[in-house]
Amino acid sequence: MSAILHRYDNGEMLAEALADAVGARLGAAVNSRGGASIAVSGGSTPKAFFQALSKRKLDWAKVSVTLVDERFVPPESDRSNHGLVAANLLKNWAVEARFVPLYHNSSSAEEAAAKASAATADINAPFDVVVLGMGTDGHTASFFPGGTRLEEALDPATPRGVITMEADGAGETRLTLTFSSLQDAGYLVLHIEGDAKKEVLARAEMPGEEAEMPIRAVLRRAASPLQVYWAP
Ligand SMILES: O=C1O[C@H](COP(=O)(O)O)[C@@H](O)[C@H](O)[C@H]1O
Repeated sequence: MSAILHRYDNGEMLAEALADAVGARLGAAVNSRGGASIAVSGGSTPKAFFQALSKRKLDWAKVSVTLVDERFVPPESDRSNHGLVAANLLKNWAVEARFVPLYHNSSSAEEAAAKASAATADINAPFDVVVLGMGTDGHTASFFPGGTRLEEALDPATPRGVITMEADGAGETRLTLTFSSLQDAGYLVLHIEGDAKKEVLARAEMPGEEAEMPIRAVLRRAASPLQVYWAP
């Protein structure tokens, strides 16, 4: 079990601090390797962080940005993580970044996942930065309790790439990077806000099945300690 807690007085302070940490990681990767990569989450939590990160001055043209997970909906949908990232991150200095979407206009989510796997395989592995979110049901990425392909998604033997997921709490069919794609990130972050999610995390840190609270897979089996950014 491995997590490092970074706590802030409010979401705005958290967003700025996380943008500093992530911007520094991406800048260092650009300087040392000539390129950098980040996979980000959607949902309601990361908006302020995205806006802060977009203002960090670095050579964004050399940065690949993708999503940890996505709904099988087009970017115009207000449920689209692509849409959220386009509106809040891919602007200011970050407008130059190369965005690799998971959603593809395909006849099935399976076909879109295959296309997304091929597209994300173009990004150098491992990711320099992964920013995860978490739901109050203990899901992270689209690793939902009761998800149709949860076991496969969490299996370390499942290759890097994108698979589909359906679950009661998920709404639309999901597209999600697999655990093996995420667990070895150079900087692996969990961004959560509010007391309810802090309590969920405390429960996840207790003994229990990964399938009940899939965030446990990351807490227990990621290659590096999970950097938990939290504010009330
Ligand atoms: O379904 C999702 O939810 C989680 C958490 O979202 P939030 O609205 O509670 O911040 C998110 O990490 C994930 O990317 C998203 O698809």
